[in-house]
Formats: sequence, C-alpha cells, structure tokens
Amino acid sequence: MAQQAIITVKDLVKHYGDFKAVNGISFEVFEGEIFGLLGPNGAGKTTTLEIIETLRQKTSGSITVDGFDIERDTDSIKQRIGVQLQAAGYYPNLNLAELIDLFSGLYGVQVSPMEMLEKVALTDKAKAKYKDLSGGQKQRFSIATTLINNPRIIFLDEPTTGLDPQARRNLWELIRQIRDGGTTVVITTHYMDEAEELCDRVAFVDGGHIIGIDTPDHFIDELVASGFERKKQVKAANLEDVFIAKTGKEWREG
Ligand SMILES: Nc1ncnc2c1ncn2[C@@H]1O[C@H](COP(=O)(O)OP(=O)(O)OP(=O)(O)O)[C@@H](O)[C@H]1O
Repeated sequence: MAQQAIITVKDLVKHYGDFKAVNGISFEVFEGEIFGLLGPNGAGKTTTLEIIETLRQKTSGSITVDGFDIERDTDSIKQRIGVQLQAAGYYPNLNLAELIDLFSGLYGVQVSPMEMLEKVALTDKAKAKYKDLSGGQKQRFSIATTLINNPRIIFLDEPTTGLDPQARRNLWELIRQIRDGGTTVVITTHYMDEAEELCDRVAFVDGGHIIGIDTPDHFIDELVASGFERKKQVKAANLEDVFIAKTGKEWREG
C-alpha cells in the first residue's frame, strides 16, 4: 500500500544571521508512522521541528502539514498538531488536572482532565503539582498536553533525555500506543538505540543537511551488506538489559 505523506518539507533553509542552521532539507513524514530526526547536538533538528510547528520563521523552502500550507494556513495547522509546551507554562500553583483544564481552555476544546491523565497513567497524580513529579512523570504529563486538542500529529523533542532505563522503555511504549491509536509522531533524538527501537523511519541530520532517510532495518542491513563488522563481538543482551532484568520494568516514581 502506498504511504500517504502527512508532512512534506521541500528545500527548507534557516539562517540565523550568517549562520546556516538548516541548509536545504527535504523529507516526507508518512501518516501513522513514528518518524525520527536523528543527529548530533546543533544539527538543526529542533530548528526544523519548530518551523514545522509554526513556532519559528523559515528563511526559504515550502512545508505542508496535513494538506495545509505553513504560510497560508497557520491556524489550521495549529489545530491539527500537538506540541510539547515549555515547562515554564506549567503554573506552579495549579495541579495536573487544573493545568489540563487551563490548556484545554486555551485550545478551545473540552476534555476530561482525568481521561487525559489516564492516557499517560497519571490519574493518581491528578492533584499533584508538576514540580513534584519524577522525571518520567514530567515527560508523560508533557505528552498528555500534546494530546489535548486530539491532534493528527504530535512532535516530541528529545522526549527521553535524562530518564532512567525503565522510564525510557515505558515512554517508548506510550509513544507506540499513541501511534497505534492513529496519531503520527515526529521525534528528535540523539540516542541511536531509541531510534532503532522506536522509529518506523529515521532521517539523519548533520550540519543542517539530511544525509539519509530510511527504516532503521534497511540502514543496518545496507551497512552489514557493505562488509561492515563490529569490532567487538555482539552479545545477545547488553548492560541495560541486565539492569532491567534485575530491577524490573515498572515506572520508578521515586
Ligand atoms: N535563535 C538562534 N540564534 C542563533 N543561532 C541559533 C538559534 N537557535 C539555534 N541556533 C543554532 O542553530 C544550530 C542548530 O540548532 P538546533 O537547536 O536546531 O539543533 P539541534 O539539532 O536541535 O541540537 P540539540 O540536539 O543540541 O538540541 C545550532 O548551532 C544553534 O546554536
């Protein structure tokens, strides 16, 4: 079955003064996939994401999101996407349920805070303040805020940075559930294991250019077919697997 593009980026360029942060990149995100922008610090991932999210102006190039043009149809795009809000917007005196109420008012939609918290397994924290959550809980709450307007696409910028192995794996599971529910997910990461585990397709970004787009399997098979061999013998498990086996899979809320 031919895959349908839900985001199309063509020849995107972003200059900050003389500095070319994004240097003519083109890619498509398919409907219903988890698409990863991978690359080192400063590669231009966040800049690209923020331009697609209509939060930042491009220098040149064209972008359509769910059939809408980024310049002409900004409001229609905003209604169809879910973006992680900066933690600074989480008013310290409000609890999680009150924050969801506040954000749904800002989006002009009506949602049940408990249903939103249920999606990210945080109903027992409905009365807690954001600052009192663990790192994994903070990320889950942040993901809940992206889902309030029932978006077609959500954008997650380095969603697992700083989380422990259990929290990372559980967050991957949550992101897969969101994809399986029909929402397209675009994430940035510089963790290659995360991309391999989670993403249906990935684009490597380096120095403002895209240097390859494919499924993780194809990239790896291609490299192996070219004669590449790992120096160290590959074991059937790694240290992270040992850690998970010894400490369990549940969320750590400490
Ligand atoms: N507002 C700005 N003014 C000037 N330069 C900027 C601005 N925002 C980003 N840059 C520069 O553009 C480049 C790309 O930044 P960007 O944040 O898009 O990278 P990234 O791939 O998301 O990296 P990271 O993984 O570190 O978040 C960096 O060199 C950064 O310093």
